[in-house]
Amino acid sequence: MNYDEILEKMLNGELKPYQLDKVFGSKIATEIRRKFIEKKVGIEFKHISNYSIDEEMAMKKNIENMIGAIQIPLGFAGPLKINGEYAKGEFYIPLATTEGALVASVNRGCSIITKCGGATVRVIDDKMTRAPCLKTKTVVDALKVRDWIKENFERIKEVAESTTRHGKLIGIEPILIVGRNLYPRFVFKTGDAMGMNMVTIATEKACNFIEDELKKEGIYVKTVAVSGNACVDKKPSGMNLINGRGKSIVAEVFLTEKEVNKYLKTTSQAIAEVNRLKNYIGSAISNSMGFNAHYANIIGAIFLATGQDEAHIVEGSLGITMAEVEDDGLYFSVTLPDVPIGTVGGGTRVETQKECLEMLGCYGDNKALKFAEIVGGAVLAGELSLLGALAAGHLGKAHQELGR
Ligand SMILES: CC(C)(COP(=O)([O-])OP(=O)([O-])OC[C@H]1O[C@@H](n2cnc3c(N)ncnc32)[C@H](O)[C@@H]1OP(=O)([O-])[O-])[C@@H](O)C(=O)NCCC(=O)NCCSC(=O)C[C@@](C)(O)CC(=O)[O-]
Ligand SMILES: NC(=O)C1=CN([C@@H]2O[C@H](COP(=O)(O)OP(=O)(O)OC[C@H]3O[C@@H](n4cnc5c(N)ncnc54)[C@H](OP(=O)(O)O)[C@@H]3O)[C@@H](O)[C@H]2O)C=CC1
Repeated sequence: MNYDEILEKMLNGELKPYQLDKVFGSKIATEIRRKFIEKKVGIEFKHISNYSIDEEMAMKKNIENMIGAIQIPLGFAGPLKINGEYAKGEFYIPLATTEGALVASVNRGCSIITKCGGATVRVIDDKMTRAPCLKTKTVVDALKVRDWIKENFERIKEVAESTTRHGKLIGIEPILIVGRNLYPRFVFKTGDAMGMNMVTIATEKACNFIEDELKKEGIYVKTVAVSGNACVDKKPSGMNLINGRGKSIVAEVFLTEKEVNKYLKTTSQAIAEVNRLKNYIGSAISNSMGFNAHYANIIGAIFLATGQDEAHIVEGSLGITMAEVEDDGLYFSVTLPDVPIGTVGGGTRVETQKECLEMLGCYGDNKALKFAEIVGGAVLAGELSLLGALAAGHLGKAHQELGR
């Protein structure tokens, strides 16, 4: 069969686009699918077809129905000095974005923080969660199941951990009850992986075990869904803001008043006021869960560059910025309770994303906590720069010059 015959079969529905890989291999299958879409929409894809990533590898674990790749401009900010527990020294931060002025802003933050002694960063918590929805017949049964789960934690742990070498079940809490349904939140350590596949597979096995064991005791329990939304994965959530998810990170810096005046062209007082009236009051009156200016900007640009799951940007957007006037200057910090990231697995293995992790010395085993500290430092840099620009009245001007 030549390309035209294959395309003909696809166009008349005899051959499905996702069936091509088994026959032709993913490189050729990708090309044929692209031609199929080109025919369908009447456009030639000169750019989507231009890339270096390996189709075979991508099609195994990262994408289905591949037709090519998109390109996002990649810039860098830095050096950024980080005084972390795991990240120590100066780092160049890869940022993938199409928003003019963003890289300049993070770069300015990095430059200021580095001149002022560096960012102190700590990972204050580290876990990944999955909360299924379990249905019983009555609230009385739901309470029995809750007690059973608590009493049999060690047995459930053994079953869950049988599916993974790195995943460790460290708790099941809270166990929420609504009517006759339970939402036990399974909490795992996931090593250097972000962990969502890992914890989903482990939780599914644990749920089957709970169902089977309770059946022996005459109690009906059914897993309605392995994700019951109390995890909370890929949605903005008060639960995650309070209890944390992924890496919970704090980054802070002290600036003297002279440094604030010189580098940010404003005062500590003005930055603290913007932070209070914008990030706290403005967020409160709009019922926002992001008591910050733009964590999502920096999280998004780093996530895209380094192969994190882009849907988790919504979680990384949560958090609280502090700006407090000190005797001689400014205490400035960012607290990010919910940053799901990994340095193995998921999109980290895609060639361009892997290179960006390597730029940070963060690809592979034993690197996730170091990477988390660098992410925290970069968010601190972006947030400091934007609040400074707002306090100085420079935001419109910056975007006029760099973004239009
Ligand atoms: C634009 C600046 C940085 C100018 O800031 P400046 O202080 O006038 O610039 P400067 O020429 O004096 O240079 C200062 C530093 O900025 C950096 N810098 C300066 N220019 C460049 C450039 N072209 N490329 C790379 N880096 C640049 C560079 O680091 C330089 O220091 P050095 O390294 O030379 O010692 C500043 O005005 C700024 O940061 N503005 C804020 C822009 C910003 O943060 N935008 C974020 C997106 S806004 C948004 O999406 C969210 C929003 C706002 O809606 C959220 C909300 O509701 O708040
Ligand atoms: N399934 C779901 O519901 C969801 C899936 N996702 C997707 O899940 C993917 C991420 O899942 P995730 O589980 O992180 O990744 P992967 O599914 O890619 O699994 C990570 C793998 O790395 C192995 N591994 C090797 N070295 C290490 C190490 N040092 N630390 C931890 N694991 C190691 C693990 O083995 P072992 O398990 O044996 O330890 C595991 O097989 C992303 O593609 C994301 O988009 C996102 C949200 C929900």
